[in-house]
Amino acid sequence: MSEPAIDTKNAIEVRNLQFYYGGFHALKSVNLNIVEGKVTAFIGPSGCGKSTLLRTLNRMYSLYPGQRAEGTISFYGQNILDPKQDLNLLRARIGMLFQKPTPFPMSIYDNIAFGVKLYEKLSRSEMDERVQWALSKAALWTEVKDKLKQSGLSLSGGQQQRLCIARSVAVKPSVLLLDEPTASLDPISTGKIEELVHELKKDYTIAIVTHNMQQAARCSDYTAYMYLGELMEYGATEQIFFKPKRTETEDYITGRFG
Ligand SMILES: Nc1ncnc2c1ncn2[C@@H]1O[C@H](COP(=O)(O)OP(=O)(O)OP(=O)(O)O)[C@@H](O)[C@H]1O
Repeated sequence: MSEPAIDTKNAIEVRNLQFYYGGFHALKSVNLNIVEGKVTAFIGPSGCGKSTLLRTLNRMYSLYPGQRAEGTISFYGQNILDPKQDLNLLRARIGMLFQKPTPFPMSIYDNIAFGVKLYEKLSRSEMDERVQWALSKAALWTEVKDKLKQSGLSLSGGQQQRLCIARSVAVKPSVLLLDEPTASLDPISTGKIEELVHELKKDYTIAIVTHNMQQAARCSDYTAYMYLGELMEYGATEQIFFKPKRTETEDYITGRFG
C-alpha cells in the first residue's frame, strides 16, 4: 500500500480486511486509508470487489445473511466491525448513495426530514432550515424550493440523485460513500454530480466507486485499483494515472484490460 502524504488525517483505516459471501472470499487482505476531506476513487474491472469494499465501510452488508467481514475498519479510531457497533448511528455518520437514485415515496421535504427526525428533535422552523440547508448543499434548492410538497419520485433522475445526496447530508455525516452515483444519469446530470462532489469534499470525506476512468481522474485525490478482490495499487490519483507502479494498473487505465 502506498501511503498518502503524512500531513493528512485518516477518517477510515482498513486493515487486513477479508470479506466473504458465504464461502466465496471476495476481499483479500485489503489495507487502505481513506483520507479526511479528500475524494478516494475505487476503480477496477467488473467483479473485482469495489462495491463490496464500499459496502463494508458502513456495514451495509450486515443486512444480508451469510455475508461477513474480518479484520478491522477503524473509523476515527473506532472499529466499526465490532459486533456491538450501533449500525443506525454508523450509517448516519457514513452515508451511502447507490447507482440508481432511491428517493423515498414521499414528498421532497419529507425525504429530507424523515432521516433527521430519527436522530434529532427539531422545531418546525429548525426543520425547515435544515431542509433548505441540505437541499442547497446538494445544489437542488433553487430547482425544488417551490414544490417541496411534491413527491421525490416526480423529479428527474439527476435531481433524484441530488435529493438522495441532500438526504444523506441532512443528518450531518462525516463520510459519504458513492457507489457509481452517475451510472444511470445523462452527461449533464453526471457533470452536476461531479461538480457537487468537488463542492462536498470541502466538508466531507468521500469514497466513490466508478467505472469511468475520466470521472476518477477528474473527481478524486486518491485512487485505489482493485483486481480479483485484492487492492493492487493505491496512491495519489495523479500518480496512479500518470506513473502507475504496476503494469496491471497501467493496462487497466490505458484500456488494454477490463
Ligand atoms: N450477494 C453476493 N453473493 C455472492 N457473491 C457476490 C455477491 N455480490 C457480489 N458477489 C461477488 O463478489 C465479487 C465482487 O463483487 P462486487 O460487486 O464487489 O464487484 P465490483 O467490482 O463492484 O463489480 P461491478 O463493477 O461489476 O459492479 C464478484 O465476484 C461478485 O460475483
